[in-house]
Amino acid sequence: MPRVAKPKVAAGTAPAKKAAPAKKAKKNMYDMPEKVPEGTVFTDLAKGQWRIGPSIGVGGFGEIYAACKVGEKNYDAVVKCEPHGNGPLFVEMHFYLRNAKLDDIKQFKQKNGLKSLGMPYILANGSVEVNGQKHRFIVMPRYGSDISKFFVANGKRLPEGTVYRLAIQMLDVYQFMHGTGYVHADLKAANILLGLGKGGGAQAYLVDFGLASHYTTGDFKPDPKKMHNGTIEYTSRDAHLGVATRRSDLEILGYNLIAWMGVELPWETQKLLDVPQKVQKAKEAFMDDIVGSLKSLFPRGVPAAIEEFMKYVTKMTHNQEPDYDKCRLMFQKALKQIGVPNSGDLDFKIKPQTSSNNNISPPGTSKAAPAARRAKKVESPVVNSSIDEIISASDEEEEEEKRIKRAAMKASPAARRAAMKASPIARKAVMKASPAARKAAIKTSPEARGAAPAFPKKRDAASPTNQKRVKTDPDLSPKPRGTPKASPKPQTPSATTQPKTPKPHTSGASAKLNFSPAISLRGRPGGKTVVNDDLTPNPRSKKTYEFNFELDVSMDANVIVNVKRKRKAAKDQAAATPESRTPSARSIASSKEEGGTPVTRVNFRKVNGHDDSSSSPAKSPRTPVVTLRKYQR
Ligand SMILES: Nc1ncnc2c1ncn2[C@@H]1O[C@H](COP(=O)(O)OP(=O)(O)OP(=O)(O)O)[C@@H](O)[C@H]1O
Repeated sequence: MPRVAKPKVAAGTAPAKKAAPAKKAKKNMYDMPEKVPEGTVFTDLAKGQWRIGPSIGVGGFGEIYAACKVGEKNYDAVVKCEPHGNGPLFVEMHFYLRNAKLDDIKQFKQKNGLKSLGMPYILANGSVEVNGQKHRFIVMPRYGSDISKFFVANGKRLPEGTVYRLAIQMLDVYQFMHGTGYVHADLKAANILLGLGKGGGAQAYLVDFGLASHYTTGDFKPDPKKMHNGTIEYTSRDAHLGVATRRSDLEILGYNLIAWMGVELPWETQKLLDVPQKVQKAKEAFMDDIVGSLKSLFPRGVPAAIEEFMKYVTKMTHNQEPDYDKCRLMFQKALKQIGVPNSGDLDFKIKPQTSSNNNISPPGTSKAAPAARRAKKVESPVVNSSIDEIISASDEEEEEEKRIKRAAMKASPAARRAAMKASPIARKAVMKASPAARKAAIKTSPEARGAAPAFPKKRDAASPTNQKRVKTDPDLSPKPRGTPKASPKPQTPSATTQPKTPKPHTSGASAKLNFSPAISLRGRPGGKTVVNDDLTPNPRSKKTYEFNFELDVSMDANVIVNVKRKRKAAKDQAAATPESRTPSARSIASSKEEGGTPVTRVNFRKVNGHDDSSSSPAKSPRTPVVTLRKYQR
């Protein structure tokens, strides 16, 4: 659980005095624990002895150590140790002692037919003096990696199937925990650890019970002392009001699921995290129009299970017991639909083309993304590509580049710059970069942005482990939501949920977005997949059109993208007019030139080789990993 640590005394200035009692933790301030040297032996209350091993985790609290029972060889336990004055470890310890007994966990598993349950338990606890400061420690089983590491390594997303499996597993833990009268209140990737050992990779464990508290079954009474508790990104609307409820846990899970699917939550996009009240308001608006909000976040199609789950959460009353079976079923259904078994090791590798890595609904489950579904039909099932594959431009691309350059030379300097910026070569340079550099370039360079689709920007690089728990001055808090409603509020359009459409790079010309009615993707012999964009059939004159589409390329596939116009004798008005400076405007212009026939072609070719001869068609099989979707506002 993230907390605010008291500043440590600078090394060398005032060494920790022997026998000085740990200072009482002030509100929101916790003492950092003293470093425990490897080999130290802690004796617990039952006189069990634990040898401290290497540090295995650093959190807001300090460090967590591998530990081994004295006399044994395996470091298969961990010791979490904090100054006595720190409240959260006290809370966590008592929660474990009262509510997470191994027998209870076993019984729950039996009753519910579960092979495993991601509920940790306590092995031992005690007090110890470290550098003269009294510390409390708990000993727990040792688990594996926390899933935030995979989330970050994957560019802030997890495979769709894994998101659903985690949802099911966390609902199991919630059901157990809620059965004891407590809520967790701080679920997030950094607090979910994989199991260790044989079969461990199939089960995720929810840790960090430092914010566990009794949930309310009575009236809804906001508590200024507890307002905004949790991790600000994910904490629930009830938690913003200081009320512990079971629906709150579900809401927190929901925000995490959304984030794990690879999209940024609106309050992150809008950089509101420093002001809990603003986050709270944004969440209220988000949940008040959950369907619209999710549509904005997943322009290519809202994953049906996420929508169903979030809708369910919005309809719950504050003291309602969640229908865990119903919720699990939502995700079990979704798993079936995407053909991911709910067994075996949890998979954290983002694969080429499943709906998972494209944030679209599983086929047949969403009203949205018909183009994506069509696209999926022509994909071949297996793609074996490497992240290191090299991207290069084809001849046509270079030719178009030259032509655009020529046209641009006739235009104004501003138009010239814009045309050059939007040129395929500029884009190619971006594509040639490493995936990370590519992302950075797309984030930062206007030309890349011009070529990029208009959808909410990716998350920034803040590590989930930096996510802070926030407490604020209660006086600033907005009014309580009052007794929760059974039906959603009237929908209020919220600025917080609307993705911003970047303006085209035209000077003074206001672009009107006009989405093509249909985009089809079909395979073609010769190793190419051609996407025909049936662009606005009858373009209106004197209007600027922009067509946005999103090209989804999985992490380990590289492709050539050609936006191609048919050759023609007519002059290149398109590139020479201010309205034609964006790639999309060029595409539209090409439509106009063909008298309304949909002629813009986008060719994708996957580059297979590890050499640079990627423009060879022989090395360009079809590109099943590439999907083209219409961007929807
Ligand atoms: N039982 C465990 N086995 C292995 N690693 C663990 C275990 N418990 C915790 N960790 C590691 O330590 C990190 C911090 O643990 P935890 O969240 O319980 O402590 P915290 O003091 O609340 O930390 P933070 O303030 O960062 O949330 C986890 O993200 C994980 O990497």
